[in-house]
Amino acid sequence: MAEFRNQTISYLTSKFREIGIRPVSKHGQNFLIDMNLLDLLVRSANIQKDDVILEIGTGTGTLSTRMAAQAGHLVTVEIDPHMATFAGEELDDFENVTLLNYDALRNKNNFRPEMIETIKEKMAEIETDHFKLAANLPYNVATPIISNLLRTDITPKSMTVTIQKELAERIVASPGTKDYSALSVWIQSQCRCELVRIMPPGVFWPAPKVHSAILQIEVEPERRAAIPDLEYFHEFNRSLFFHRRKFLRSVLQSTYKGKLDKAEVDQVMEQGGLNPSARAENFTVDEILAMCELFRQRMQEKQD
Ligand SMILES: C[S@@+](CC[C@H](N)C(=O)[O-])C[C@H]1O[C@@H](n2cnc3c(N)ncnc32)[C@H](O)[C@@H]1O
Repeated sequence: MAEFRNQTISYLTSKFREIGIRPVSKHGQNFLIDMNLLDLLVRSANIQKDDVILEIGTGTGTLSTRMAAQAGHLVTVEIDPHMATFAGEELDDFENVTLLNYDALRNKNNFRPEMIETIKEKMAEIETDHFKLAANLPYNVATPIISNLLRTDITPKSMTVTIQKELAERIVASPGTKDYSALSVWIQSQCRCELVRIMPPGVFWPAPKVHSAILQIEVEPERRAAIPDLEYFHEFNRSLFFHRRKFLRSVLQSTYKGKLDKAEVDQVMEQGGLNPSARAENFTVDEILAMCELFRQRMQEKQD
């Protein structure tokens, strides 16, 4: 097996001192210093030679080198120019790495288009349709990254990520629990999720205030394909949980305000056998998918 540089506190502090920089907390710069956990993340991602891997948050490049050694191609994105220079030196010897130095997100709802284009180009170059996200994500943008990747036209096979424990728990939450949210439903409607490992703050430098987790998200293509209109479902689901304590009838009335009158909303609810005084958080993922489909079809009938 190839020898890789270990990322220890003394290595990081001396390197940062040499360059004259400090970890920037607004960019979520907490570096994984437990190499066993870094290897667990790589193993969980099950990286193959026909995979294009997207890493958001190159940092020092420690995780990147390990992934590049196994991948067909690694596209790694880093917002901080100091970090990109640092990582660039580490990754210089790899011909299958594209290091991009910019913000991976154009805004909260969209990725930077050039990044998506680069991934598509690399997939075409190595003639594969296998694309995976594997990263120790910057915590402040982990939700839009995971959620939006399921809204692009390059569906990932899987997403293997280190994120805040709280976020991981929200993603895997079951109906009726306080963590069950639009995000849980959106991800679970098309993916199988597994909490691989909970990690204490001390496995990072500098240590964050919270616990973290490695989450493995496997996209299930048949389930994804069974959703007739992903964007419609995304918006419906978000609107359903927007006032999560409100009764379903009132939530649906405000969702369809100006599009369906109250009697029409009641009709669709009756058709689906939906209890008007239930709350979004009581419905399973499949029930929410079915509910969305009833309303989508009703809207389509109205437009025809
Ligand atoms: C948690 S660190 C991970 C570093 C490294 N991969 C590791 O495992 O130790 C997150 C990295 O993401 C970078 N970053 C933060 N926001 C970003 C964004 N919007 N786009 C790209 N990189 C970002 C930070 O500068 C930081 O280097």
